[in-house]
Order: sequence, then C-alpha cells, then structure tokens
Amino acid sequence: MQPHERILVAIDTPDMATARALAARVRAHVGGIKLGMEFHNANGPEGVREIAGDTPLFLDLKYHDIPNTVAGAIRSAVTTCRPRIINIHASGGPAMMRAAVAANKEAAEKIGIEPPLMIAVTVLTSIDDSDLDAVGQATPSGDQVKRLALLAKAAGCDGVVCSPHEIAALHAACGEDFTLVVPGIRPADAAEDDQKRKMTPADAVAAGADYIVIGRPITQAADPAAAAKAIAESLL
Ligand SMILES: O=c1ccn([C@@H]2O[C@H](COP(=O)(O)O)[C@@H](O)[C@H]2O)c(=O)[nH]1
Repeated sequence: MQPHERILVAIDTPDMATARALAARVRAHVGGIKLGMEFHNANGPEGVREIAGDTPLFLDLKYHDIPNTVAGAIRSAVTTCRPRIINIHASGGPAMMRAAVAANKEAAEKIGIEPPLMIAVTVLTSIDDSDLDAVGQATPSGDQVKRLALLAKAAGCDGVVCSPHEIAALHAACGEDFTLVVPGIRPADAAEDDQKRKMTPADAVAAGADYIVIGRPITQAADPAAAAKAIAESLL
C-alpha cells in the first residue's frame, strides 16, 4: 500500500457543494473518503455515492442498537451506499456484532460486491479515563479498548476503530491481519479540537495503523489539498 492510501479524509459537513469541492481537491492525496452522520443525514445515500465516486468509501454511521435493527441498517447501508468500510459500536455486544457481520455478508452477496470491511468502534478518541469513569466503564482506556477489540474479533469483525495509543497492544492481541482504523490524528502544529487520545500522522503509521482518519486538519485548512499532500509526504 502506498503511504497516502492509508489516509481516510473525514468530510464532515451537511453541505453538498462544500463536500463536492473538498473531495475534488483532496482525492488525489488520500486513499479514501469517510462520510458520517452529518453528511449522510443531510444528503442521503445518493449524496454519499456522488461524493465517493470511484474513491474507496468509509461509511461511518457507527450503528448501535438491538441486533435485528442493526442487521437491517447494515443491509440498507451496504445496498444503497456500497462502502468499502462500514462500522458499528463494539459496546453493542457480541450478538449485535454477529448480526451485523452476517447482514453485511448477506447484503454484499445479494448485490454481487465484496463485503465491506466490518469495523467495530471501541472507545471513542474523544474520551479519556475520566469520561469512562463518568459512564461507569472500565479503565484504563487501553484495557477497555483491548477487551472490546477481542470481543469484536470473536464476533467476526474485520477490525476496530481505536486511538493511536492502542495500536501496538491490539496488533499483539488480535493479530497483524486485524485492521486498525485510527482517528485522533493531529499534525504537531494542529489544534487538538475534541480529540483526547491523539498522535501525529507519521507516528500513528509508524506504530502500525492500517488507516488513519483525518478531518479538520485537512478540511479546515486554508488549502486542503496542500494540507493533505503535506500529511501524505510526512508518511514517506
Ligand atoms: O473514535 C472515533 C471514531 C470516529 N471518529 C471520527 O473521525 C473523524 C475525525 O475527525 P477530526 O476532524 O480529524 O477530529 C470524525 O469524523 C469522527 O466522527 C473519531 O474522531 N474518533
């Protein structure tokens, strides 16, 4: 994989024209486009398909509900959006994750595409140990991430979303083939925003991230194409 192919740019906007312009500027410097709730809820699957075009799509809707509902959501999303990567919350539990994995394969087979990678979100990168304490979840965050990642692997998921700080431990616990999708990425001079467990792009890739997810440091830059290119070059 070329270094820039590890970059998934998060285009978080409700505005179709803004997303169109950003995608056109940065497409050549990244490996994929990530569209989430903000864009999907405003523009639907048709908008998602238009912005992704031929670029690999990470559909980041983070489903978390009862197994039957999540299975239905996955079937609809795979059929209408045709993502390369799709995700759920690992904290939805083993039965929910197994239902999502089965629905993903079934929907992909029905329309004749390769099943999207099924990725489970462990502990959000905006959360630290004090936040986990507040909601009654186990700390330290690294232990909770590992626990959820092992559950996700056992349920048949292809990988997890984790912070850059857990990469080494998860590759050791879940194997090198278990895909690690890593947000919480900030170039050294970038604002932290709401990311608490973070690292630079180069350090995260050196640590073993399969994909790094980067939004605002690219999309809010004065020149998004130059920002994406500089990040890609920092990975060489
Ligand atoms: O734990 C998580 C899971 C998902 N995200 C998403 O990644 C991007 C990050 O955007 P930045 O602007 O680079 O902060 C965003 O779309 C989140 O929904 C995450 O940050 N952490």
